Amino acid sequence: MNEEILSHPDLIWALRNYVMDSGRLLVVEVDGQGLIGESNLAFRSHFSSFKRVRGEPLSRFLGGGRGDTLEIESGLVNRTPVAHVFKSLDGGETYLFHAYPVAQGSLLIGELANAAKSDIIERMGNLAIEMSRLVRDLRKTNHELAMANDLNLELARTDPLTGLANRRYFMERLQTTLAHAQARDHRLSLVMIDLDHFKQVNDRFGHAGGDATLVAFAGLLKSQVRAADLSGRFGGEEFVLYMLDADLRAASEAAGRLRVQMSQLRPLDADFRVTASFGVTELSPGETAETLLIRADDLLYRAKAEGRNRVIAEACGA
Ligand SMILES: Nc1nc2c(ncn2[C@@H]2O[C@H](COP(=O)(O)OP(=O)(O)OP(=O)(O)O)[C@@H](O)[C@H]2O)c(=O)[nH]1
Repeated sequence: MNEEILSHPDLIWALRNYVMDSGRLLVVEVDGQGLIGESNLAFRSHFSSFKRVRGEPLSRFLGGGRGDTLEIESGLVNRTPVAHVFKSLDGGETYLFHAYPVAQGSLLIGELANAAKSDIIERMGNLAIEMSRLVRDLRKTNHELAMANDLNLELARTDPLTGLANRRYFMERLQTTLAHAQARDHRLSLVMIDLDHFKQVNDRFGHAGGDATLVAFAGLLKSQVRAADLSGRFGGEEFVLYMLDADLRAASEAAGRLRVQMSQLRPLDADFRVTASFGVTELSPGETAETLLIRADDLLYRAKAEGRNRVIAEACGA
């Protein structure tokens, strides 16, 4: 019998229900004082000469095999079944009982001690198999559920087209990382990016061509970010990247690399290049995510206004 399985109170409860309807097994629950609570029909019929069963001391019905008083061993606190041989005091047969701990007392399951075939052992064997199957199924279901939850979480955080963080998740992570950086005096830089003349991409290559370009740029972004950084799609053809432990210069260099890589990429046609504009800024002490984003956005706007396909980097108050 698998003790790990049977030690669980719910499973002892299952065992109780499983054996209660047996015609051959005597099943009886006794409380800490040895008084009977529930009993099965087989037990009550066996002692049908007794007026009452419930509430009576078990010792009226059974006597210990080694003496006249019935003692349920303290070994039960170890939550292991204990086998006892009890005699039926009405002059009947001797029963072998297995005892299991329940909430306030014990569950006793007995069968004829000299039975040729042990019903209790057979039933418990079947139950053990059934229970390990249930536990296995339960573990499998739990695992599948955990995987489905992970997937849901992932979907809720991700932009479906590019697989980058979506705006909501990016903002959530930016707030946390920014607080972390402020508290520990770490540098943090932000890069806002917008693909240039994207409308023309759609006009020339259709929406699918536009999508393929967004995916291609997202691929470049992913290849650039370190574990502490996060890139996201803010919406449309607008992207964003924060870099922890990167000052303005490092972030501006990273943006420069991205710009060059993008301008060299030909995601749709060998003759058609797509470029991007970048606004880069660095977090200044005490500032919020909102002002940081606004500043990066203004710098991006300037990069567009000054001809696109360029990086404009500036610190606060520069
Ligand atoms: N294919 C595709 N197009 C998108 C998506 N989201 C937004 N767009 C298109 O992106 C284009 C953005 O155009 P605009 O905001 O005018 O800017 P632009 O043409 O990139 O020009 P500048 O930003 O000024 O360089 C619009 O045509 C949108 O329809 C998308 O998920 N897929």
